[in-house]
Amino acid sequence: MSLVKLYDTTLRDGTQAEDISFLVEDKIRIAHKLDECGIHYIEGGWPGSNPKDVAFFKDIKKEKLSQAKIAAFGSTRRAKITPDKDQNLRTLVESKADAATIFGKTWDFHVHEALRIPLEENLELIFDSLEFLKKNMPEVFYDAEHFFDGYKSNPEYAIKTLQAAQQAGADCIILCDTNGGSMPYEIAAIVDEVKKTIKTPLGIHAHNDGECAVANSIISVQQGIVHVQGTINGFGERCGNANLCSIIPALKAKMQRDCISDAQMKTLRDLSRYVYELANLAPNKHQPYVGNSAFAHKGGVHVSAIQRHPETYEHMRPELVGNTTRVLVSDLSGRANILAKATEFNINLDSKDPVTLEILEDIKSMENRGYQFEGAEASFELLMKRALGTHRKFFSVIGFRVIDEKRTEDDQPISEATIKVKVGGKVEHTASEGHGPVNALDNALRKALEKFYPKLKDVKLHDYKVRVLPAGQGTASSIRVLIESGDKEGRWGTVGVSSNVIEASYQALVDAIEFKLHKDEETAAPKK
Ligand SMILES: CC(=O)SCCNC(=O)CCNC(=O)[C@H](O)C(C)(C)COP(=O)(O)OP(=O)(O)OC[C@H]1O[C@@H](n2cnc3c(N)ncnc32)[C@H](O)[C@@H]1OP(=O)(O)O
Ligand SMILES: CC(=O)C(=O)O
Repeated sequence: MSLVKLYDTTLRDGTQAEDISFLVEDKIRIAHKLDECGIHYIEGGWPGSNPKDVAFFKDIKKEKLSQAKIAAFGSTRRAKITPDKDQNLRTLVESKADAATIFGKTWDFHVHEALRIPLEENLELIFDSLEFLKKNMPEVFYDAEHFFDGYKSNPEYAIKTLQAAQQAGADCIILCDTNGGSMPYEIAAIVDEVKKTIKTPLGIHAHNDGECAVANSIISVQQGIVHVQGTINGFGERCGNANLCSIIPALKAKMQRDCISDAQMKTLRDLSRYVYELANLAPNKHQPYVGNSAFAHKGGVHVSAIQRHPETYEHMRPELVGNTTRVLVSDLSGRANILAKATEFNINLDSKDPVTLEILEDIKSMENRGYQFEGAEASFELLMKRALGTHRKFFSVIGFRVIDEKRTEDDQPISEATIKVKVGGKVEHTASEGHGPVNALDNALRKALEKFYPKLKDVKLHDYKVRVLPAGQGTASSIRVLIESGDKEGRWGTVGVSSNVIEASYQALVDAIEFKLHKDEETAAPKK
């Protein structure tokens, strides 16, 4: 298995994505994670661009990485000045990074339009910028920007630009699909042609505008490319860069190519989520390999088959990338979904047990009324417990009232909730204000119950979603509320449905609290 070197540009091209920005501290933390995952090169930023990127290269020097090399990014020199006078090239050297990567123009159209210099002069820019860096940096990479578009427009000139980089001694020449519109068959044919004249090791840097960045990277490796650039989760300019979270398992599990270790690949899902977290974005649950839904089975036929053999509906073992098989419960479920879910919750069910059919009937009828359990596994577990008679009622709500009062036209409304609960024969009556009626009700319910169950203080509400169910009744429509709650140990989802948004929210809130109380009691119970 020959080695494919992985070059991550999440901290540079990833931050060129709309909505993505990292503090220097975030970049350092991500660099550590990439290093632990075995990524060979980490492009930290463009030090000639902004002080934050200069600070990154200064700070990362103080950190101990186990194996990754840090690369600093920039462009070929500006026209009319020598490389040693070019501020951008000087900052690359001053960054003291392990490698420098510069991009240069390969497409004649770009030389004419963006640089506005003669074609010959661009070849000089490439040659002497790389020659200068080779004298001053341990390793030098050349990103041939727009290479594939350039080759399609003027193959002779595009190859001449690579020859200039080769003559200057670049350690690797990276063919870039900068506009991201090339197709895999074009990439394969062009890489084949390049290999006839260029002997320097080749790399690929693909963008995803035609949704082919991963495919284009993979086909390039198939054609002999040994260095792959990409980003975690495919973050990047416009539609993003090639997604390393998909490329790595494809290389290792499908092409038997060496890049990171098996143990490191098991951290891929964690790495993906870590980067989402620091980017302050919700993970894409449908992301191949590492997303929550990547190995989630919903159709009854699928669930039944994967239980007999997972490969019937899984293209690889999810554990290889740190993911897990999940079974979803919905009105497309059969008995197999219910049994699989019961096993997940350590509940013993038999496919012939009438309770299994009862749960199935309940789910189908509830889904008909608008309930959905895919994001509400805690509500589903409580439903099973109720059917089995193992549900414990920790409290009952005697009643509640929610008031929204707008005192003047210009004032924000004030929301207040009062609630009466009964716990073990004791009645508690509390009131609370909130940012809106649901928050007021949530506050009042917790305030009443925390006295009896202090651990409820740990529960946080992470997400609250309201969906109007499509019955065409306008403001009288039914509403589904999905809540995600969490404590220090984990997160759980609950659901409520009603034509009254407060009632739907109340159902989901009560389930969230009941689930927490059940969970804590089960954790505390001695193991049999
Ligand atoms: C394909 C890629 O993703 S490349 C990376 C793109 N990333 C970024 O642009 C993010 C960081 N960029 C920046 O902070 C700024 O653009 C800077 C600091 C690098 C440059 O800023 P400015 O000097 O104001 O230039 P500006 O942003 O307008 O870019 C255009 C200039 O770059 C020059 N340029 C573009 N590509 C190259 C190149 N490969 N080699 C040399 N010069 C280049 C253009 O000729 C133009 O120069 P001119 O203004 O003298 O005519
Ligand atoms: C170098 C680079 O980021 C590109 O060509 O897309």
